[in-house]
Parts: sequence; structure tokens; C-alpha cells
Amino acid sequence: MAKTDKQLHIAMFPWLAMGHIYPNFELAKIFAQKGHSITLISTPRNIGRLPQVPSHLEHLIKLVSLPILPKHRENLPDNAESSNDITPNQIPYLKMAYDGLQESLSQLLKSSPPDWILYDFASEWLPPLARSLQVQCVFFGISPAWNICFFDTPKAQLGNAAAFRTKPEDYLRPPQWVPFHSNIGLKPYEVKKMFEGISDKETGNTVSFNFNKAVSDCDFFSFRSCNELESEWLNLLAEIYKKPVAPVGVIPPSCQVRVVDEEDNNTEWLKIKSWLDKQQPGSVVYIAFGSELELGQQDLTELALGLELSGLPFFWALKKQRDSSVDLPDGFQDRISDRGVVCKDWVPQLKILAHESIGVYFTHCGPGSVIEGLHFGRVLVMLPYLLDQALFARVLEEKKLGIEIPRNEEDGSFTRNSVAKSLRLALIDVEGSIYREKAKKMGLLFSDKDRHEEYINKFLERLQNNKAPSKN
Ligand SMILES: O=c1ccn([C@@H]2O[C@H](COP(=O)(O)OP(=O)(O)O[C@H]3O[C@H](CO)[C@@H](O)[C@H](O)[C@H]3O)[C@@H](O)[C@H]2O)c(=O)[nH]1
Repeated sequence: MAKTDKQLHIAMFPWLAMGHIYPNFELAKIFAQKGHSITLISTPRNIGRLPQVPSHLEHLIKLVSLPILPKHRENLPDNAESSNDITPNQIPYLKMAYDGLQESLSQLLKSSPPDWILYDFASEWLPPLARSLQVQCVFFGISPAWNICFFDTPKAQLGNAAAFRTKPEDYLRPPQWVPFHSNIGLKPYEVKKMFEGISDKETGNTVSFNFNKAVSDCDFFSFRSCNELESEWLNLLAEIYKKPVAPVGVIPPSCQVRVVDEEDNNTEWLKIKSWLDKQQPGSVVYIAFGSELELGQQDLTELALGLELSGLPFFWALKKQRDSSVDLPDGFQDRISDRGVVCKDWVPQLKILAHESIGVYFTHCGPGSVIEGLHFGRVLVMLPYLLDQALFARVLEEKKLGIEIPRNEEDGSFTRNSVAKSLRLALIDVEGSIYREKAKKMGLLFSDKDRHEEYINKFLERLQNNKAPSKN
């Protein structure tokens, strides 16, 4: 990679979730590869979970651990430092812990002021802090821009009473500041969840994210996204917030900087590969729901029986459930053993998705997973759980890049029949060919290394051209 001219010092302070920290880490390596120095800041346990920094970049990437003080970790389980370590109703306490890092972050930025800091949706207090230290800040979203356009009410609309969405129905459709046709919107069961908020049922503590303040206060926006996916949303965001938007591209696997000898001959992978090698090209459904999601018994049962009913070969990366009473239906593994594998471990997802036997990726629509699936041109079958995942599914369905499993509008339940039908539509039915063609085409755009490197270069140029005044 060519180096960009002025060397920058860039700090990154992602939300305490590995789904946020990993993409920042990948970006850090890409920036460092171009000669910039990076300080990636999180808590000790999260930093410890990151893969090794490639040795040729060690002098440029500083991983800084800020411990959560005991007074800020009240009600958090022992050692919990990320959303992977807690249940959703404990999110308010993780946010308190994150806010508690303010003082030590401030000390760190003072002692070694970066030119820029990339921050996340959960630290609404960071832009004023950065500005007081003459550090400029970029809001960096790990999900597409449509999330902000949909969930936040831009300041320009604040005087307009009709713009306020107070009723649950308001979230079933696009807000009034979206000028183009879109099917973006939540389903009734999702809206209900959103209005209930995230709270600890025992103490009644609710989470207090100030999303509007966090996004409105940046010097400019950036996203793990690209025009090929959402030019209409990126342009709309720039227009309604009157701020520049410079996506970094989708940080596709082909642009990521790997440690050279990364476990290619790992025995677990060789076992998986040997099974995949025996399948026909494009015939296998790969199922994985990211790093956090745990299915309830009813969903797990319908999903398993839907896979069985589909008659298709599949590879299912099913993490160990925290609730050990939730299990696969009786006799399931025996009945499907001639055409399906259930792996209850962490799997090398990128290698699996890259394998030619994979035809469909059955996903929860976490941003990392969607990008990886599309990168390899796989049709997505989608079963979203969180709200950002839901919007991803709506937009991709509209673009005919994926098929969302139909659910009961009121309670979000789904049936084994709808699973089997959606999988067959995505993989073999003639009517599904449009999805297969579109996914292939998007795969070419997502895997175009030069295209995505160009996004990175433009982003870095913007940082260089707006370099903050020198600090003494
Ligand atoms: O066995 C596995 C399972 C997952 N992965 C990888 O884990 C990542 C998962 O990331 P993502 O798809 O973004 O999903 P989550 O980890 O589930 O992300 C969660 O966390 C994000 C940040 O909180 C939210 O935005 C998402 O909606 C939420 O699903 C991907 O890179 C996968 O390749 C593996 O390598 N092996």
C-alpha cells in the first residue's frame, strides 16, 4: 500500500462491544500500514481479546487499556467489560462503566494529544472533551448511515413538531425527512421492544444513550460503508446534518492486514474444510448468528426443524448457549447427520464463507457478518434480532440482496415452514435467481480491493487536510 504524505496520530475509542472494537482494530492496522500512528483505547479485558498486531506494525499501533474503576462497575458481573459478557438488561451498567472512563481518557489525550479521535454512538461526552483539548473528532459508525437517518431526529427538524415521532406507529415507516422511496422501518414487535427500552427489570435502571448529542457534535461522519451500498443514505445524512460524510469503505477481508502465518493449518479448520470439500459447489447453507446472540428455545427449535425440512446441506456455527436448558430438538443431530453439521465452537467464518461449497449465508445481520457474506457474493437469508440488524434486513431485502424470514408481526415468532421456504428460495428455486444474481454482483463490488482502498485514502486525505491546529 502506498503511504499517504503527512503522518497523523489517530486515536480510537469504540463502544465496549467486540462487534465495535474489532472493526476499529482492522481500521487501525490499515491506517498504520500507510504510516500513521494509532492509539486504540479500550479496557484491559477487551484489549486482551484482540488478535496480535502484525510485528511490522507494532511500532505504530498502541493498544491502551483503561481499567474500569470499582466505583463505576456497580451491578456489572465480575470481569464484565463488553456487551458479550452481559445480558441485554445489564447494558445500563456497561454504559455507566464506559462513561466512567472519561477522566482517564482525558488524562491520556492530554498526555499524548492525537490529531483526530474516532468515537462511537455511546460517548456523547467525547466531542466537547476532545474540542477542549483541540483534538478533532470523527463519528465512526460500524453500521451503515441509514441507522442515523432513521433513528435520530436531525437538529434542523427540531422546530418542526410534525417531525417528532412519539407514537410507536411512527417507527413502522421512514421518517418524513427521507425524500426518496424506501421500505425502511421497524416491525410492530421491534417497535414494542424499542419503546420498552433497555432496562434492568430488578432495579428499574434504564440506559441513557444520548444518540442525538453524540452524532450531532462531530466534525464529520464516517462509516464502515460505501456508496455502492447506500449512496442515497450517505448523501441524505450529509444534507440533513450539514456535515461532511466520508465512508471508509466496507473494510473487506481483502483489505484487512493479517498476521502472516494465521492458523491456516489449524486442525479444527482442516476438519471443517474436509466436510465442505465433499459438498457440491454453491449447495451449502452456512448459519451463524455472530458473537453475542443467544436463541431462545422456541426459535432454536423452529430454526433446526426448518433446516431439516428444507432438505438442504448445512453447516451451523451454533455457539455454546449460556442457558444450558436451551437445546436442539430431540434426535435432530442423528436425523441430519448425513447432510448437516452443527459446530458448538467459534469457527473461522471468513474461511467458511470463502469456500466454494457455500451458497447461502443464514445470518442475524450483524454488520460484520453481512459485509463478509456479501464480499463472497453469498445470498443472505436474514433473521434479525437487534434494531440495527432489523434495518439492515429491510434495506437488503429491498435491494434484493437477501430474503428475510417472515415473522408474526406482533410477537416476532416464526415457523419452521417459513425457514425452509426462504432457504429453498435463496438457494434453488427459480424465482430466487434474482437474489443470486444481485448477490454475485454486489460481491464483485465488495471484494474490489482498489475501490475500498480508495475510500481509505480519501478518508485519510480529509483528516490530513483538516489537521487540527498544533498543540503545545
Ligand atoms: O463462530 C464465529 C462467529 C462469528 N465470527 C465473526 O464474528 C463477527 C461477528 O460480527 P457481527 O456480524 O458484526 O455480529 P455480532 O458480533 O453479533 O455484533 C453484534 O454487536 C454489534 C455491536 O454491538 C451490533 O451492531 C450487532 O448488531 C450485533 O449483532 C464476524 O466478523 C464473524 O466473522 C466468527 O469468526 N466465528
